[in-house]
Amino acid sequence: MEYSNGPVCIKDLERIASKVMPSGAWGYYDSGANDEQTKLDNMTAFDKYRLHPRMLRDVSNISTATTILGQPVPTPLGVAPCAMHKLAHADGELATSRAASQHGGVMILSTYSTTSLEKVIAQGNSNMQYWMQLYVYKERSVSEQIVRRAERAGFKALVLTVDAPALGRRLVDARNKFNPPAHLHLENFIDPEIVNNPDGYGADLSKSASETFGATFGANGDQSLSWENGIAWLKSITKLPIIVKGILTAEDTRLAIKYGCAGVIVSNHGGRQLDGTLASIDALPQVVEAAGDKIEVYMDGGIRKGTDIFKALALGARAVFVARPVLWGLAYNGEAGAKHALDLLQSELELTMMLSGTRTIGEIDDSYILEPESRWVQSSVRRQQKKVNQLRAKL
Ligand SMILES: Cc1cc2nc3c(=O)[nH]c(=O)nc-3n(C[C@H](O)[C@H](O)[C@H](O)COP(=O)(O)O)c2cc1C
Ligand SMILES: CC(C)CC(=O)C(=O)O
Repeated sequence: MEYSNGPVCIKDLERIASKVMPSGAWGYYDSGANDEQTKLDNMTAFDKYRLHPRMLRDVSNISTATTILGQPVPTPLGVAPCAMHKLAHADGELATSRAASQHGGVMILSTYSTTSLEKVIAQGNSNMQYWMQLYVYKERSVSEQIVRRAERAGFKALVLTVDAPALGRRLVDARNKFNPPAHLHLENFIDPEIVNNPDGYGADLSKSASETFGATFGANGDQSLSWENGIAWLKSITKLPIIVKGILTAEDTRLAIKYGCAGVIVSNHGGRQLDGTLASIDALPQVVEAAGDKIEVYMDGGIRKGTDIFKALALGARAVFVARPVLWGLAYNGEAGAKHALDLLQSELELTMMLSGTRTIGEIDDSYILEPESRWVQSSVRRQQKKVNQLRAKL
């Protein structure tokens, strides 16, 4: 467990990023949809859950090693898919991938990366698993080409994002009239096999046909997507495990099992899509319960501290993913900054484990956490007891 020099917590990185990034790009990274209720809830909801630590255990050896999709990884902390890392730093996803490889775990690459998937995975090593995030387009052949390239390049799973049939209404971006700078390219669409209008997908953002980036995204996505025509189709064209990202209910978890998915990511897209949903951490327990031991459950949204990771694991997540903290690290100092963000969270997780008397990820369960209800019950039982004692004393 080591803390390197530099900003001492993720909030510090956020402050720095907000100062060094151009306002349009900062707004795009930071914004949630509409009133940003869900974006804020994602973070504050963690506070309701209190830790229930155990003492006097031998915590001289802490290990965060675990398995994900049956493969060993050194940590349950991974990088969530985010579009356009080059908005934060010229080295973009290459820097993130190098930072993540030094750290180990899972990196999910966005289809909307500003570096091609082949170049990103080439930075990896045996401590890393790369998963490819997908959207399904009306022109299915475009999605299929990305799947084929991800398979060839060695990606271990496909992550289908299902909470974005259209882009959420982000008021900050609307006010800023945000469009990515024209010198950036969505490199996954620079593909000779995507013959039909790659620039319509943002291969060259300076030639993007639509007025705004959001409109380009909305125009291409298949809004008729369903479990039947989406998941079943994807399964018919690939043998890679399919993970559905953006699940918030037990009902959809059961459907993910029914349609043969390998896992679900409990996520509300960082509060950027439907405003007013449950915070991810609050939606997690019902998904974990519905999943049983049939599929793996991961979560993202609002993780800013090691205690947040611990709480998500205690509530049953197999792994967690962070988006904005890594982007802030990138904006602060490229590869070293992204690594710094991951190092901070990893060190804080190890410290939380030590201070709560857990030595392995397998030991972290819901006995280490008090959910809001049980805290209420406990304090109200204590209050009642006090009243009874006072009455007794008067008798
Ligand atoms: C700038 C930005 C871009 C994102 N791009 C994508 C994307 O391309 N695909 C996707 O599935 N999710 C995307 N997300 C959502 C994240 O994967 C993730 O669900 C969410 O941001 C996690 O919350 P956090 O930012 O609080 O860690 C993006 C999020 C941000 C902040
Ligand atoms: C290109 C966008 C669809 C990326 C995204 O998911 C987001 O901005 O939240």
